[in-house]
Amino acid sequence: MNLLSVTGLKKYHYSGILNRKEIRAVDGVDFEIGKGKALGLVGNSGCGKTTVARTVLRLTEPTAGSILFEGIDITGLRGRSLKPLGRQMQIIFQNPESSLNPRMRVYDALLEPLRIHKLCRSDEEEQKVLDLIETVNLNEELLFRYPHELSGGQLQRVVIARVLSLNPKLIVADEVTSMLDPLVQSQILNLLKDLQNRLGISYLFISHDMDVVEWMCDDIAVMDKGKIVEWK
Ligand SMILES: Nc1ncnc2c1ncn2[C@@H]1O[C@H](COP(=O)(O)OP(=O)(O)OP(=O)(O)O)[C@@H](O)[C@H]1O
Repeated sequence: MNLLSVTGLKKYHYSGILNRKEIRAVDGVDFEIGKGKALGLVGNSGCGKTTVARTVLRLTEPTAGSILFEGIDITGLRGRSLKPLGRQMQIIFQNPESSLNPRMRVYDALLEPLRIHKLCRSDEEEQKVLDLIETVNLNEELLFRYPHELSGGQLQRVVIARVLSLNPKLIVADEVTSMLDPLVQSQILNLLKDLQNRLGISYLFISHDMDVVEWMCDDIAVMDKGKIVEWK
């Protein structure tokens, strides 16, 4: 069974009051992601990549189509019934700073999801935070720094560690390396690949950069004007 199966996915937006204009951000998209596999989504700006991601994560309502996660139809889930799913599907964005509270030290940023989701006993918290920071290959002395005291690559690793604390099955990576310089970019990609191999995490990997997607992904879907126009 696939981890994620998306069929006939559409997301239309409407603008204007008198002349109601229809924007077909996603216009009939089908794809599957197997367990531990990475699907790349590429295409020009505005072709609908982020809308696919947001719809799959149920951050926005699809206009039509179905989304199956581990064989369960999640298209119609609302409110509280989406909660357990929220942990299993996580998203990482281009700008790691936007995902971190500037007034929270790294240690507390890693502790927060563990506490919110009651993922470990209080006497296990410290060890769990140390394990997380080690998993993303960061030195534990960074735990007591604030986000503005870290580099872009270090910040992205902290965001990845925070996401990993929830044991996700699927990570949506939206342009995660596009703000980093090439060396740091390859280090982050290596880390994500390593997590895929070690933990069996699946990725929906969105990028403008074909080289990155080719290196990272098992399958690549090319989007144009809301549709998948080519598979690689
Ligand atoms: N909330 C919205 N209301 C109206 N139109 C929207 C909305 N969100 C996205 N769109 C439009 O839908 C289309 C697809 O946008 P989307 O952000 O998914 O593209 P993208 O491929 O991710 O682009 P980029 O690579 O620039 O991030 C664009 O034309 C965009 O303007």
